[in-house]
Amino acid sequence: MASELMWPQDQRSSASDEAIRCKYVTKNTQLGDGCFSVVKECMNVQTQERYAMKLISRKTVKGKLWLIQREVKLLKEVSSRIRELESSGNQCLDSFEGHHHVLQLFDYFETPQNIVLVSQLCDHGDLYEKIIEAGSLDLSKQVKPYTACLLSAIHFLHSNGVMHRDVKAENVIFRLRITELDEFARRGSNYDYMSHDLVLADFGLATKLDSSDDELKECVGTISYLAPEVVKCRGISRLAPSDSKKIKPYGALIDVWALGVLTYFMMTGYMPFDCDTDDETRKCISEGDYYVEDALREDEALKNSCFWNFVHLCFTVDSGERPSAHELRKHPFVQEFFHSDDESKPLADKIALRKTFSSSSIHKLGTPSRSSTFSNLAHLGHIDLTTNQTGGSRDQELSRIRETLKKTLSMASITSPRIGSMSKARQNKENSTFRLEPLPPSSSLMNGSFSLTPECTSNFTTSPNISNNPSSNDLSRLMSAPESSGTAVTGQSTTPNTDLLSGGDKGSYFRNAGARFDL
Ligand SMILES: Nc1ncnc2c1ncn2[C@@H]1O[C@H](COP(=O)(O)OP(=O)(O)OP(=O)(O)O)[C@@H](O)[C@H]1O
Repeated sequence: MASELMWPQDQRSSASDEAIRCKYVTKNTQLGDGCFSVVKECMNVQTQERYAMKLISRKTVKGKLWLIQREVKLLKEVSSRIRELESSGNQCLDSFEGHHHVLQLFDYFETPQNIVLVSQLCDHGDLYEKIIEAGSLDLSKQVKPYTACLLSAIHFLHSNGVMHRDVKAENVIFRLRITELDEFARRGSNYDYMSHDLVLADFGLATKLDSSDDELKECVGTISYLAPEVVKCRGISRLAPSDSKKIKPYGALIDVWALGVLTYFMMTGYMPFDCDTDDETRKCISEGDYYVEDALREDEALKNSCFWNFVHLCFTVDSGERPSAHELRKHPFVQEFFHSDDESKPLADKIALRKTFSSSSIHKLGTPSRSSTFSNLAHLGHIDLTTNQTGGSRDQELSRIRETLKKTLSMASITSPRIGSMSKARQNKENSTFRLEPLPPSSSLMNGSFSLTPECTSNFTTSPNISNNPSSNDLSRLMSAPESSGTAVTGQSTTPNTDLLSGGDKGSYFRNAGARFDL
C-alpha cells in the first residue's frame, strides 16, 4: 500500500501575491464524470487549443491524494515516452501504434477546490455508449480492429512497465479528427476508421509493474472485468500478515483478462461473468466460468475468426499460462493488424476450446449498466460495487438478448475482405486519423502552479477576454452557472507552489512545480 504523502499547503500569504492569469477557460457542460472527478472541455486562451480538463475534487480525495499523485506521475512518464517514440522516427509496420492510443497529459495545476489535469480532448463518446447504442458491434469491422488497437495500447503500456488495472469500455474514449474523416471515407476502409481514434484513458488505478507487493495485491478495478488473481486479493487488508503473505502479487496479465471481457462485451452486448450477485460473479471469474450462448458457440463466422479461442485464452485462470499482450498479437483473431516477420505458429493452434460452459441460470445476460471503478483499499474509504444494475425484469432482459443475438448473427454473416498483407497494414496506418497533438509552448501552460479561480466559463464562441477581476472561487456556483458567458474570468494566483504534487518526495516527479513541465 502506498504511504500517504504530505500534500502541499496553500501558501497564499497576502493580496500582494503576484497575480497569475489562468490559461484555461472551461465549458459549463461536462464531457463525463467519475467517482472522483468531473471532466470538461477547456480551451487554452493563449494557443486557442482545446483540451479535456479533469477536475478532481480535493474534498473527495482527502487523505487519498497519493492516488492522484500516482496518476499524474504515470501520465507524465507515459506522455513523455509517447513523444520520445514519435520523435525517434521509427517505422512501425503494425496497423496501430500502441502509444497513439494512450491518453496524453499536457498540463496540471491545483486550485483551492480541485487538482486539475489537462489532457487531450476525446469528445466523441466512449466505447460503452457505442456498444449499448448498437446492441453489439460488428465482428470484422469493429470488434477485431478495436481489439487489435487496444491490444497494441496495452502492449505499449506493459513494455514500458505500466499496468492499467481498469481496462473497460467506459475508459475507452474516441478522439476524432473531423477534417480527416471525409478524406478517409474517400479512400475507403475495410473496417471502422474510428478504431484509429480509440484512446485508453483513466490512469487512476494504473501502477508500475515493479511496484511493491502491497500495491500489486490491491483488489481494485471494476468487478465485471476483474481477473481471478485480483479477486483473490479481496479482503486482504483484513487478513493476518502471515495469510496475506501467501497471496501472490498479480502482474500485467490482469489487463489481458480485462481485454478479453471487453472483446466479449463488444461482440455480444453483455458481460461474460456477470451474475445476479457479486459473490456469484466472483465465483464465476475464479473458475473461468463464462457464459456462451449455444447459437453463438456454433456461429461459423465467430468460429472462423477464432473469436472464442481469443477470449478463451484471455480467460486463462492461471495467470502463469495466460498469454501476454505481446504474444496475443500473433493470434489469428487480430494477427492481420500486426506485422510479423517470423514463421512461428499462430497462437490459437496451441489451445483447444473448452467444452463446458456455465448455464444461463446464474449468468446475468442483460445490458450492463455503466460500471464504477472500486477499490477495497481501507484508506480509500470508498467501496462502490453498484455495478451491473439492469432495469427491467428477467423476461425483458432475455428478449433483449434475443434481439442482440439476432443482430450479432446477422452482422457476423457479413464477410469483409481480409486485410492480411503487410502492405495493407502499412496502408491502414497511412489512413490513420491519429496526429500527435503539438506540444504547447511551455509559457502557455500552468506548469503545476496554484490558481485561485481557474474554473472560468465560456462558450468558446466569443474571444475569451482575460480579466483580472477575480470571480467567485466557489466552484459549485460556477458549475451551475448558465453556459452563456463568453467572457473568461480569471483570478489571482499566488506564486507557484513549489511543493505542488511533489508530496514527500520533492526530488522526484514534481520538483519545482513552477518550472517547465516537460512532456
Ligand atoms: N480526455 C478526455 N476527453 C473527453 N472525455 C473524457 C476525457 N477523460 C475522461 N473523459 C470522460 O470523463 C469520464 C470520467 O473520467 P475518468 O474515468 O478519467 O474519471 P475518474 O474519476 O477516474 O473515473 P472512474 O470513476 O472511472 O475512476 C470518462 O468516462 C469519460 O467519459
